[in-house]
Amino acid sequence: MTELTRQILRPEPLTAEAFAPYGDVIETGDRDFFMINNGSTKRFHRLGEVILGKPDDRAIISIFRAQGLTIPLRIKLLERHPFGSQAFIPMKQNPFLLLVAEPGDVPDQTAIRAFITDGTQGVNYHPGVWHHPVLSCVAEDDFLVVDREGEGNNCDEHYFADTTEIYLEAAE
Ligand SMILES: NC(=O)N[C@@H](O)C(=O)O
Ligand code: NI
Repeated sequence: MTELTRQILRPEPLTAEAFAPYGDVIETGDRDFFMINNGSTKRFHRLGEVILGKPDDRAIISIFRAQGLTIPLRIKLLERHPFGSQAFIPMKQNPFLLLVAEPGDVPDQTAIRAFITDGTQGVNYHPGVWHHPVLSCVAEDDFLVVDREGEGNNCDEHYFADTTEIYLEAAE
């Protein structure tokens, strides 16, 4: 008889340090900058890099208009992009939720972490990082997405067994 497992995930506030195993946090916060444009503009330089896996790959810019989720949310899958990074930048300053697991053949379901952004933060997933498709906290939200276009399948999905119940709940 296969054992049923039940796991509750609660998001923690997103920080660059905590997110380091999964990618970059795109934020100004306490980050370094230098002045450009004759002293009229602060440049928060290279907060993340677009990582491309194959010689003819292209970095492209898209907008994702995501429908909101209902909490608690049953997590059925995580995905990864082996050949490139993927960045999500909020366009309407709403917090959004992240579910990530470190690269590996399959996600370690005992080590999935949940984060919530502060509305100003974006993220740049590194190649191979397992993550849930974008999770909007409001009815509809827009994200500027910078990711890779090129040859080959760049989206692996891992579906959890029906006997594995993983739920994303609200923060405590
Ligand atoms: N499939 C797609 O373009 N979106 C996902 O990769 C996602 O992370 O939302
Ligand atoms: Ni993705």
